[in-house]
Amino acid sequence: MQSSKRLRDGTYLRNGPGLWDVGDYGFRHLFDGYATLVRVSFRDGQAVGAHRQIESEAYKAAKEHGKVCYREFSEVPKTENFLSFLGQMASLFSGSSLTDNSNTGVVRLGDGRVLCLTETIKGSIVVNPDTLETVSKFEYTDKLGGLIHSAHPVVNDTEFWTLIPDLIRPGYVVARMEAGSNERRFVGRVDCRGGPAPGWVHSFPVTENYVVVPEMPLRYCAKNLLRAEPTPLYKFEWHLESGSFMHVMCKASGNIVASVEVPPFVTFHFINAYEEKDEEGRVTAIIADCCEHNADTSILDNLRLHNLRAFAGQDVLTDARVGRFRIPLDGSPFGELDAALDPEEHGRGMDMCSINPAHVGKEYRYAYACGARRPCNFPNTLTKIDLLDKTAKNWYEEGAVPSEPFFVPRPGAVDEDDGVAISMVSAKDGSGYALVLDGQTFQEIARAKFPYGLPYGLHCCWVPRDK
Ligand SMILES: CC1=C(/C=C/C(C)=C/C=C/C(C)=C/C=C/C=C(C)/C=C/C=O)C(C)(C)CCC1
Ligand SMILES: [Fe+2]
Repeated sequence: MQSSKRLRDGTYLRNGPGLWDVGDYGFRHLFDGYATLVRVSFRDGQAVGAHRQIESEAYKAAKEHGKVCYREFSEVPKTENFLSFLGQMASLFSGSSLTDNSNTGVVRLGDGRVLCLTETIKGSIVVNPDTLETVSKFEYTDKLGGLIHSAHPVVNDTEFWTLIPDLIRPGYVVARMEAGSNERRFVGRVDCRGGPAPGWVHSFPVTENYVVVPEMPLRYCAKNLLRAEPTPLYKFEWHLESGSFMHVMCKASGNIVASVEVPPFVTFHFINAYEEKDEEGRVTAIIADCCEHNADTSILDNLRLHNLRAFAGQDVLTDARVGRFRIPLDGSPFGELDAALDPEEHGRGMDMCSINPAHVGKEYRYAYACGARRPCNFPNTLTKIDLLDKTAKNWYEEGAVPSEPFFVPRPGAVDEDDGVAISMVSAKDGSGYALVLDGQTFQEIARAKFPYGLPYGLHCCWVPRDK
């Protein structure tokens, strides 16, 4: 590894769908792939890499039987006859046919356990960050139930916040889990204002005192869960007429302190949220930022494998921006949603974001994400967003596909952007490398080549060596 600056010792872990073939059958959507975990461990200026499949029940069954056995994002097991179809329906309601393919996120819990996650609660899987071995299922010991949850809990050294959508009585349960525990505790409930089902909550943000619950018009759809063939919006439906809302819950009391109607939006990833205060220090509003797809669900279609393979180099990636919500706490019925900076700054591509973890829930200035250099059919740049100056710095290499730039602060850092952004890049020739960018200048500090190419991946975490 070539490096001019010493990197902090620790392990960068990345999760994501990495295997899209079962026997001679090929999956259709990026999100269907069986989870592949990648690690790059930095020690004394050297980098060592490895990758391994997560041994979910869904993956093991597919390997053993040579076919899809659980319901994935766009795939359902093929039924041979009417009786097995009835069996499938029954298992759907019990949740036993839902996938545990933990292919979305990876987080380090406050007690040091490393957890891989997806949209299903049963898809919470503990892994060993050194060997990448699948250790066990993460069993929640509480009685909160639910089959699905937000794939992105908000985690820090002391706690874990999660959202559990309620498809029967449309709403969301907000729950909190102490570090070191497996027991989520009920904090409060949000009733949906629109319908017929809750909006998809892939992620949500928190501030120091509040949990922000988004309700977007892209809503879960029980009917689509039952279908054998994928629908245009998979397990979801678009209900523009149902309205879009942002709810704010007090962390301490579980009370709803604001529930406002906002312009329609589509987001999978919230970037951060914080409390806006007046001169007397009173909280006047909540600011919540997200990667917003201009209220257009087409990104889901963009990410079908056929489209990713067919349109390389063509300008078909749909536009996205940093969407900034302002949710007033004075009882006003409406909130605002605007672009936080001119989307041209990042080529109108925006997703897969991270920030300095010390700023989660607090005022912040910088976000790291994937943007676009047009023409492209997939986000192809790494971008550092300055929300104060409303500018972006972009890293680009012709033909390369970088994944989420994960920000790791320098120990003892004072400046918010004092640290590095780590990404794994698939190069034009199919090879792959870990890339380390200076968090301030956004210039390359180091790259470590993998001896083989790696699939695209989604979300990351950092496991410091000293912990
Ligand atoms: C929601 C239900 C299910 C599973 C859903 C899954 C596995 C969703 C995965 C979503 C992901 C990985 C979203 C990532 C978004 C990334 C974007 C927009 C990136 C853009 C480009 O940069 C089932 C378990 C199938 C059934 C119950 C419902
Ligand atoms: Fe995600």
